[in-house]
Formats: sequence, structure tokens, C-alpha cells
Amino acid sequence: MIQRFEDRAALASALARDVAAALKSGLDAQSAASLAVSGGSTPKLFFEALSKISLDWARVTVTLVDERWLDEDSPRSNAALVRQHLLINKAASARFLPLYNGADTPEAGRPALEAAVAALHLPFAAAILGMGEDGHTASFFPGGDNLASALAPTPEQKLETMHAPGAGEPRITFTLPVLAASDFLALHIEGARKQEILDQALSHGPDEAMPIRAVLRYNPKIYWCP
Ligand SMILES: O=C(O)[C@H](O)[C@@H](O)[C@H](O)[C@H](O)COP(=O)(O)O
Repeated sequence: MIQRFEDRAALASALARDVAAALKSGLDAQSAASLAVSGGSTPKLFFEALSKISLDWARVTVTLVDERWLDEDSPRSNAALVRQHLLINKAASARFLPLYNGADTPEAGRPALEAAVAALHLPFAAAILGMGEDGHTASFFPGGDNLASALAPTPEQKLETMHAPGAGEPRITFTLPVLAASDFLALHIEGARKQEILDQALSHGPDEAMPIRAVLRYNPKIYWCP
């Protein structure tokens, strides 16, 4: 299902309201709720809208769908984006679980992160994905070295590392089954170009060429604006 909004502000406030509702349902049913958000350039307005909504944020853990293996002082750090634009206002009391821990490589950092992630309250109450113009989502990149195991991991594995020509730097990502099991699963895309990419992904073709296809099979709610 695609919901179309007239502009970025309208999309951001609708997505923030829907994510807050999903978190509230999670918190009404259980002692804690987890939220996985994407980095990149698209989510800032949504983050700021969500940060202003009243919720029992102290019982919410925010983490990332995926992370670029970089220190937080890099402008490409997704953790830095979340700290600056989401963990503010009312959401300042949320707990944050970053997916970068300073190890030399994501492979070296992954065991400690798998242990940290094991303590998360899962399934996610909400997971919000983005999409790149190459058809990647999370760190499921075309040509990624661990793409197959990120899409179909062993059961105990919640994270996968990824090196890919289009990724910019090494990555770590939640695997598809963890993200797909979220109570509320959304894809947030903006602009005519991403609409075209989405149309291509919705046509037949291999997941390896456009890994977003693997997610579309789970019918995420799609939020789009020009
Ligand atoms: O760390 C990342 O790169 C993301 O989590 C990634 O999957 C992102 O959502 C898309 O690449 C879209 O990025 P833009 O919003 O910048 O287009």
C-alpha cells in the first residue's frame, strides 16, 4: 500500500504519528518497546516530528536498521544523525543502542553487538526503512558480500556485516527476518526518482539486483511524497 503526501512535512508528521501509535501499542502491551530507524538523508524531518510526540520514551529503545562503520564524528554516521535529530525534545529520554562500537571492522565488532542486540525487546514495535537509487534497503546492497546471508540468515543471527561496491564504507545491518517481523514495517521514500526505482522493484526480477524486493514481499506501508 502506497500512501502519497503532498510534501515532506505532511509525510513526516503522518509517519511520526503512525510510528508513535505503534510504539504506544507496544508499551501498552509490554514493559518496553524497540524502534529501528534508518539513516541517510531522508529521515531528518520525520525524526524531528517524532521527537516532539509525548510517549513514555524512557521505556523505548531506539536503534538503527543499519550503520556505516564509522566514528560518530563522521558526517556519514547514522548514530550521529539519530542523536542530533531524534533523541531530542520529548524523545531525549529514550535509550539508544548504536550499531557501531569502535572495533576495527564490523566483523570484529559484531560479536559484542550481537550480545547487545540479544537484550533488545523484539520484535520491533516499528522499523522504518529507506531505499537507495540502486535498490538497496538497510545494508542489503546489490553485490554485497553477505547479501544472501543477510536475507536468509541462520536463526540465531540478527546482524550481518556488509561490504559492497555501492556502500561507501563497510556496514553492519539487521537481517531481513528481524526487520520483517516488526509489528509496524514502513518504507519511507521521497522524490520522483525513488518512485521510478520502486516501480522497477515492483516489477519481476531477482532480489540480488534490487534487494528492496525482498522487503516488498512483506508488504511494508510505503510513505511517499514528491
Ligand atoms: O545507512 C544508510 O545508508 C541507510 O540506512 C540506507 O539504507 C538508506 O536508508 C538509503 O540509502 C536511503 O538513503 P537516503 O535517504 O540518503 O536516500
